[in-house]
Amino acid sequence: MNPKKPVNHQKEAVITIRNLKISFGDLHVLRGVDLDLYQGENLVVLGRSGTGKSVLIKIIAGLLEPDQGSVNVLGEDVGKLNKRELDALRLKLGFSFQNSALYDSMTVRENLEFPLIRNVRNLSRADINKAVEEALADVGLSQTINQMPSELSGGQRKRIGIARTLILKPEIMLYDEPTAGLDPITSNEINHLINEVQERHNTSSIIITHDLTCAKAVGDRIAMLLDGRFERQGTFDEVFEDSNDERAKQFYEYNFVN
Ligand SMILES: Nc1ncnc2c1ncn2[C@@H]1O[C@H](COP(=O)(O)OP(=O)(O)OP(=O)(O)O)[C@@H](O)[C@H]1O
Repeated sequence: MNPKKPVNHQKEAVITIRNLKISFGDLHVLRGVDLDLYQGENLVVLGRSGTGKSVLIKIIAGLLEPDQGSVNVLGEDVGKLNKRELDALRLKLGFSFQNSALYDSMTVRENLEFPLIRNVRNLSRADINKAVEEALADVGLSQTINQMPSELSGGQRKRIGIARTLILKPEIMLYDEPTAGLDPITSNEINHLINEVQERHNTSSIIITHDLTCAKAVGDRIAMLLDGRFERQGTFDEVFEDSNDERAKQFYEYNFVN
């Protein structure tokens, strides 16, 4: 599979992180993270288990307070926002988390309506129906509207989960392990969907993954978390194929990439 062409980084940053540090007791997880996410790009964050990828996402979303450093998201200094301002900012972030499971007792339609009804006031029934139909069409699953989650495949459930996130029209998408637990063909479909979302909605995305095939397929840029910092950043080829860094090489050799 060919890596994506790099996007033009002259664009503005939608997330800017500087010198971010967080420890839990003696465990120094993030030790001075600097990272930019540019408008319209897919940025893949790679790192071994326990390196702090989820912690980083939680700090970006204002769910966890860092010990030091600054996080600016869509022009807002996350550390300075009050609860109401944070809630408003979070509505512009779309979370596609591993554990953001669908509600089993609700149909696909009801699952998609749920975030809309909870977060957007004064929507008519016609507005809601239109938004649900558009979001389902976006992920290619219009025909599942009246089905229950238990009737869907793992890949379809993942797509519906992404549709449920897209329905609020986020400016930034945060995908946590989007291909975890999926077979290679279904993983490939999810990779395509991530790229389609980027193209169609012009979203900027952070994709956390261990799957190098996914990283290569969706990443305009790769940032590798090593020892609490992003020491290696660049295109897939820059990070891996031209690299003499033993730690990056080790990561590469234990992953299957096609
Ligand atoms: N609230 C917390 N209190 C104490 N320790 C924590 C807390 N949150 C995370 N940690 C620790 O910080 C480290 C990084 O956790 P994190 O979940 O970010 O890893 P990760 O890189 O996302 O790993 P994985 O790829 O396995 O999901 C882990 O050692 C974890 O136990």
